Amino acid sequence: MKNTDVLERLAVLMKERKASAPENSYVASLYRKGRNKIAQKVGEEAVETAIAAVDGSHDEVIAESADLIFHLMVLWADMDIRPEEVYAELARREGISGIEEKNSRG
Ligand SMILES: N=c1c2ncn([C@@H]3O[C@H](COP(=O)(O)OP(=O)(O)OP(=O)(O)O)[C@@H](O)[C@H]3O)c2ncn1[C@@H]1O[C@H](COP(=O)(O)O)[C@@H](O)[C@H]1O
Repeated sequence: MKNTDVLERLAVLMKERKASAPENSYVASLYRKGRNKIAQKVGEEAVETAIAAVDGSHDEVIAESADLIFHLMVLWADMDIRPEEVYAELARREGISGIEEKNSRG
């Protein structure tokens, strides 16, 4: 099993947490608090990742990055955005990357 499969498993779990909201679930508690709270957590974790990159260690950046990706995935699920939609946008950009740079060179 690849470690990246964890993203697929998390996406499935986040949908399940929307369908049934167990009292002791952190993900369900975020849905209950609402979109603004989830967005706030994404912002906080992004800032913590940036701070770790400047002041922290390799391991701290890894830990903060995991928090950031996790909370971003909660936000996607809350907005009914499928991870595949984000991956498709990244794939689309593979075809256009470098265009601006080439244009600026004339
Ligand atoms: N990957 C994670 C994960 N990463 C971080 N966290 C939680 O994110 C929270 C972030 O902590 P903070 O200190 O930033 O926030 P806080 O103090 O809890 O609350 P705030 O007041 O800041 O909102 C912690 O409670 C962590 O436990 C996670 N909680 C769950 N998961 C995954 O989600 C799955 C489902 O979790 P439940 O929904 O809880 O069953 C788990 O099995 C894990 O795989």
